[in-house]
Amino acid sequence: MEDSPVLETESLTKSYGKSRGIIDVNLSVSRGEIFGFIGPNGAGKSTTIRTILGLLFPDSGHVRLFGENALSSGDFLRQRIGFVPSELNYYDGLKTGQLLDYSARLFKVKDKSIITRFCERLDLDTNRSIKDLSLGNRKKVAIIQALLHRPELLILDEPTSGLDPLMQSRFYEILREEQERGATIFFSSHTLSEVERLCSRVAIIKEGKIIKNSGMEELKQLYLKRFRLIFPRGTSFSAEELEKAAPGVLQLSLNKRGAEGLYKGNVRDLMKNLSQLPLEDAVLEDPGLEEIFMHYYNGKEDTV
Ligand SMILES: Nc1ncnc2c1ncn2[C@@H]1O[C@H](COP(=O)(O)OP(=O)(O)OP(=O)(O)O)[C@@H](O)[C@H]1O
Repeated sequence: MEDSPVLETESLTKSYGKSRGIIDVNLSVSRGEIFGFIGPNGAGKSTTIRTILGLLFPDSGHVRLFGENALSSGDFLRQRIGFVPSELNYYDGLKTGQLLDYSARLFKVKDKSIITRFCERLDLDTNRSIKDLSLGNRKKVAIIQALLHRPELLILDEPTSGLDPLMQSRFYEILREEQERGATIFFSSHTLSEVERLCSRVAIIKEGKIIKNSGMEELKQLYLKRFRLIFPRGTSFSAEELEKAAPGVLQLSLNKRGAEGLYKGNVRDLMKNLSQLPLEDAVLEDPGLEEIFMHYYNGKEDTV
């Protein structure tokens, strides 16, 4: 079982009465990887996560955690998982330190100095009352709660929303350390730059369905290139001419001295086609995750 994925879903489907939740979601997260789960509001990230954790019961499909059927394995799995929910609801009558102490007891954490260490790193005051905490500070409490028992798997639903840039970067540092200690991390995010920086694999969800599921490098290199063309002085090309000369060009925009856009297809074909044009210069580069994401969202692509 050691080599089986730590987290796996198969055709996971969950609807809310007549409204769509998620449809046929297949995910596979290997031991030790940081896996990013992205999609806009309402795409189905939280529904997927809550179904994986057994907080929602699926209409159909399977969830395996550590190779076990999660839907019937129950509580003992929870000791091995740390979870940060997107919505935070706390009993407001406690102080931060008391709540973290309670969580540590619940998860049978022996060395409670870990609470102080994480609170110092994330700059969280343990004497403040939960009800007085800002959204960002509440998020820190949830992050520390998820980390206290050193879980093998961290499932984080938009963990950085509400954190300021300094705290976000401390949090990324912590995630990398968790990965080094052997933890597997699955997290949803709207912040594409953080997914790009941290994750080795990424899945994109759109309207309840996974539309892309691949390695980050593969996603960035194989399918799309960003290009910039400089025309010689006094020369210009129309969009139609360029599209005809280089089939596969997308999102073309023309400016005074040249053109730019995305290209989908074989890069060698693009270079061959461009070399037929009297260009002054041409630059090809890998697009950022944001562009890839926008391409999949704005375009008609709906396959993995
Ligand atoms: N309790 C609910 N009752 C009815 N519909 C729901 C419920 N929760 C979610 N949905 C619907 O399911 C779909 C997926 O929602 P979900 O919260 O999983 O998306 P999300 O990707 O997490 O969005 P966000 O980024 O805004 O958190 C949406 O169409 C949403 O309206």
